[in-house]
Amino acid sequence: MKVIQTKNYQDMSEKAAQFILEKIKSKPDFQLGLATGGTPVTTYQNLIQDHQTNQTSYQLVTTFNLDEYIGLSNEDPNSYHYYMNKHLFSEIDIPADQTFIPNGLAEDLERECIEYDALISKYNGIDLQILGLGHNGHIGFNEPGTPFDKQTHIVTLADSTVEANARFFDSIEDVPTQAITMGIGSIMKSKEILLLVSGREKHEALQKLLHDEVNELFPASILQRHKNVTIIADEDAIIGKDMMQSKSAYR
Ligand SMILES: O=P(O)(O)OC[C@H]1O[C@](O)(CO)[C@@H](O)[C@@H]1O
Repeated sequence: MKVIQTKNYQDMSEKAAQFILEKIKSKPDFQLGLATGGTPVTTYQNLIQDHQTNQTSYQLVTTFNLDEYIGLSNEDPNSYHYYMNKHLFSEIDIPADQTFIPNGLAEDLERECIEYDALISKYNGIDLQILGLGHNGHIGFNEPGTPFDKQTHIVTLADSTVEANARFFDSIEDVPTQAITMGIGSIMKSKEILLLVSGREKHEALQKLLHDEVNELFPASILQRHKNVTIIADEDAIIGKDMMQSKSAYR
């Protein structure tokens, strides 16, 4: 795994956007895996800024999101459909029918999972998957204990994840307790992975990812076994300095 240390969250976001842009420029029909959460928001802002300044085109790019809550409509401000439209899709020239996110309102959710994996395969897999890191080591919504060979599936969120994500909702009771997520098996099939980590509060998780033995109780540890992972992390996350992180909330 290659680790790139940046000064701060802003710098991490700029470097991440540059990293993604280089890939898209070298392969315009790029299959890009996207993440949500607070971490990639400014990376997406940088992509938008580049699109406005340099007219980088997304006409041939296809995107696949990692996950979606079960039970939220696409118009719900806390759904990941809404998040992606707000933070990226509405501001670049990507055709709507080339952006894929699991449907958390599907009548048959099991079938939705199978079809999501089939769709990714139909597009010959993901060229670059962007990931954030949960405090408990989750990637996507793969909580501790998830078998590494799982493909896209339905999960019940860990209490700690519900608590961590409650900051985006009016109250913790409003946070859905279930989601559809690409599994570790699906994520590991990506040709390349870019993990973004920011803030003192992620220091312990990043240390475990880098140094613990690979184990299902810390899902992100599996990344040690992927052949092409780049981690862009800020100083706070790498060194674990005792200071407040300066990460922007996404709404
Ligand atoms: O970037 P954040 O908000 O710290 O979240 C980390 C991870 O947790 C999730 O938000 C899920 O809880 C992922 O989507 C994200 O990658």
